[in-house]
Amino acid sequence: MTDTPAATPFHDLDDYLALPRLGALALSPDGRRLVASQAALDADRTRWSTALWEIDPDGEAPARRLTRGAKGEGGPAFTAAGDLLFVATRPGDGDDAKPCVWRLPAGGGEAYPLVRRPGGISAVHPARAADTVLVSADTLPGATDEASERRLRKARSENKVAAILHSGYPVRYWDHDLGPDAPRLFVVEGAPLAPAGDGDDGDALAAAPDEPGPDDERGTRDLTPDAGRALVEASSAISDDGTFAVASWSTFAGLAAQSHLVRIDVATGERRTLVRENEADLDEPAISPDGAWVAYIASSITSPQEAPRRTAWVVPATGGTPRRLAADWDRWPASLTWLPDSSGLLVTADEHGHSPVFRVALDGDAAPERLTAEGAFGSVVVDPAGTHAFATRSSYASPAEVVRLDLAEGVTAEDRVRVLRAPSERPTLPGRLEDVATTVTDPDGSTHTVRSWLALPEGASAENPAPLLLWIHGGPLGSWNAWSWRWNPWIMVARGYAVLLPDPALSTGYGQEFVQRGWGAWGDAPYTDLMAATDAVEQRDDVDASRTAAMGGSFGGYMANWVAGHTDRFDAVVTHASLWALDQFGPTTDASYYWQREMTPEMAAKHSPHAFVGDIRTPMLVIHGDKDYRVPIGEGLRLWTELLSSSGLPAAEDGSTVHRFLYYPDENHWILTPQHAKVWYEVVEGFLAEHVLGETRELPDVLGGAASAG
Ligand SMILES: CC(=O)N[C@@H](C)C(=O)N[C@@H](C)C(=O)N[C@@H](C)C(=O)O
Repeated sequence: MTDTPAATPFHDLDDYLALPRLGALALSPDGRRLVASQAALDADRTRWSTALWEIDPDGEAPARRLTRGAKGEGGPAFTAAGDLLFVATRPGDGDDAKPCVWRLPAGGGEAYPLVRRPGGISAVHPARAADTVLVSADTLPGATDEASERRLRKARSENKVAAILHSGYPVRYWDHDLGPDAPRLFVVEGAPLAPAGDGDDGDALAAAPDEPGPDDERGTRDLTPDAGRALVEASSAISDDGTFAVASWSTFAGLAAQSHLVRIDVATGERRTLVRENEADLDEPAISPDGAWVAYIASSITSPQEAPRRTAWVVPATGGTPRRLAADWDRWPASLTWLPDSSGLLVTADEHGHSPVFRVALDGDAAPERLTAEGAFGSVVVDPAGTHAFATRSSYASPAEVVRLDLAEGVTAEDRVRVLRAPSERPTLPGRLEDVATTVTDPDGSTHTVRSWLALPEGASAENPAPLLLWIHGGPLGSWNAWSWRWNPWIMVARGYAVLLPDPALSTGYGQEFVQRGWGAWGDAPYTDLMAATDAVEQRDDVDASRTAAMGGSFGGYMANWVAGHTDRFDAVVTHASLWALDQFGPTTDASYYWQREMTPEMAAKHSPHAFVGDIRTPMLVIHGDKDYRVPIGEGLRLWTELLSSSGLPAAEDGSTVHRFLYYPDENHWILTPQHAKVWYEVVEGFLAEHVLGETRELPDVLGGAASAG
C-alpha cells in the first residue's frame, strides 16, 4: 500500500459524503445577481438537501445562503423584475408534499409560495424581459382543472391504487414509472409580480421558506391540455418577451418516438410544429434573445450500422428551413446558450477528456472557437452586456465550482476563467493526475490514440508501485471528463491504488469516426483499446502490474463482464448495473426502441458476455439496484446465477463462493442515497483489498459484519 502524506476527505467516507455538491446556476436579467444551488448532507446522513446561495459575480464577497427550508430548494430562476423563483415543498404539507414555486421578492423580505399544482411543479420558466412565467407540472389525463385534478388524485390516494393503464410506449424511464400523470405546460396567471418587496435592505438571509409569506398565490392556465405523453422528458424554453414557448414534443408510432419542436403561443395556446424529424431526436431548444431564432440539438436516429450524430441547428422562430450550425465541426454539442445580441451561442461539447465552452457564430462557417482549456463546463449563463459568462466547471481536479469567463477577444483559454468565491472550499486531493495516451492499430490498419486520465497516489514510485484499477466509463457514448460522485477515483487513490480512466472507442470528444469504430461491436475495439491502455500504464515503474482489477457501471459493467470472460489478467472484477445477456436485454430495458436501433440480434449475440461465462475465472463483485429500469435487475440476477452455476469459477459444493452480489432492494440504476453510497464504496474496497492486495477487511455492521460475507 502506498502511504499518503496527509489525510483528506477521501480517506474517510463520512467526510467524503459530507462534501457539498454544487448544482445549477441562475443569473438575474440585469446580470447583478448570481445564484447557485448546493446540496449538503442532512443531519441523519440519509439524504442530501439543496439550498440556494448567492454568489458575488465579481468574486469579491463571500457566498451568502438564501434559503434554508427543511426539505431543500431547487430550480432557481429569475423573473424579469429580478425576483428569485425556486421550487420547494410547503411546510406542513406532510411527507407526500408536492413541490411548488416560491417567490423571493427582488426587494427583499420573506419567500412565499407563489403557485402550485395538485401534482406538484417540476420546473419554472420565467421570461427574461416580460412578466410571464411558465411552469411544468405533472397532470392526470382526465383533469380539466385543479378541482378535477384534486378529485382524481384523492380517489387514487384514498383507494390506495397505484395501478397504471398504458396504451402506448414507453412505460418507464431510467428509475421511475411513467403515468398516469404526465407533464404539461401552464402559464402563471394574476397581476404582474410586484417589482419590490417590503422595501427592507434586501437581506436575503431573512428568506426562509418555512413560513409562507403574503397571500399572493396565483392560478394557472393550461397551455397543453392535449399533451398526453408528448412532453415526457421534454425540454422547453420561453421567449424573452414571454409571447411564445418552444418545446420538444414526441409522438409515438409503436415503440419509436417521432420528435418535433413545437411553438406554443402563450396568449392563445395555439401550437404549430417548427421542426418535424423522423430521423433525429430534437432537444435542448433555446430561443434567441431577439426572438428570431430557435437553436436546438438533433441526435440522429441510429441504425446498427451507423452511430448517432449530435449536431446543433437553428430554425426561424416563425417557421422555415432549419440550418445546421458549424456544419464541419466534428464534436457533439451538449448545451446551447445564446449571446445577448443573438449573434451566436456558447456551446459546450466533449473534447479530449474535457468539455470546454466554444463560441459559435450564428452566421458564416467559421469553426467554433474553443474558449476554455481545462475542465467540463455546464449551466452556462451570459451577462446582458455579453462581456462575460458564468458557469459551473468540474474536472478530476475538483468537484463543480462557479467560474466566470471573460468573453473578450484575444484572451487566452488559460486566462479566461476565474473561480468565484463559493459556499465551500475545493477539497484537497490525495494524489496527482496525469493525462496519458497510447496508440492502437485496428485490424484495418488504421491507427488511433487512446487517451486516459491516470490518478496516482503521491507516494507511488519505482520503490513503491501502486496497485492498478482499470475503471471503465458507462454510456458508452461518454467520456471520463467531469467529476463524478458515484465513481470517484480519489477514494481509491487515498487507499493507495492508481486509477486508470480511459476513453476507448465509442467515447465522445474524439470525433465521429472514434465512435463509429466501436458501434455495434462493443466487444471489439472498445475492449482492445481498454487492454492497450492498461498494457501501456502497466509499463510504468510506479504502477504494480501484478496487482490489478477492472470495474465499471452500466455499459462499463457490460465491459467488465466482457473483460472477465476474455482475460484472466485481473485479480478481481467489479460489475455494477451491468448488461449480461445482450441478446435478451433489448425488450426489457425502459428504452427498448433505442436499443433496437443499436444492435441486430446477431451483433448482440456475438458481443454478449453471457456466452463466455464458462471462461470466467476471476472473482467478481456483482452490484445491482432492484429499481433499475434502464438495465433491469434481471441482468444482475442472471449474471449471479450463471456465475455460480456455469462459470469457470463456480460455487463450491457447500455453496461457498469467492464471488459477491451486493443487492440494493430500493436503489435504481444509480446508488443515490448517502448511506448506500457508503456501503457501495466499503464493499468495493473490501473486495479489492481481499483479491488485489491479499488483505482482509471487516464488512460494515450494516451488512451484518463478517457473517454476511457468506
Ligand atoms: C437509451 C440508452 O441506452 N442510453 C444510454 C445513455 C444508457 O442508458 N446507457 C447505459 C447502458 C449506461 O451505460 N449508462 C451510464 C451512462 C450510467 O452511468 O448510467
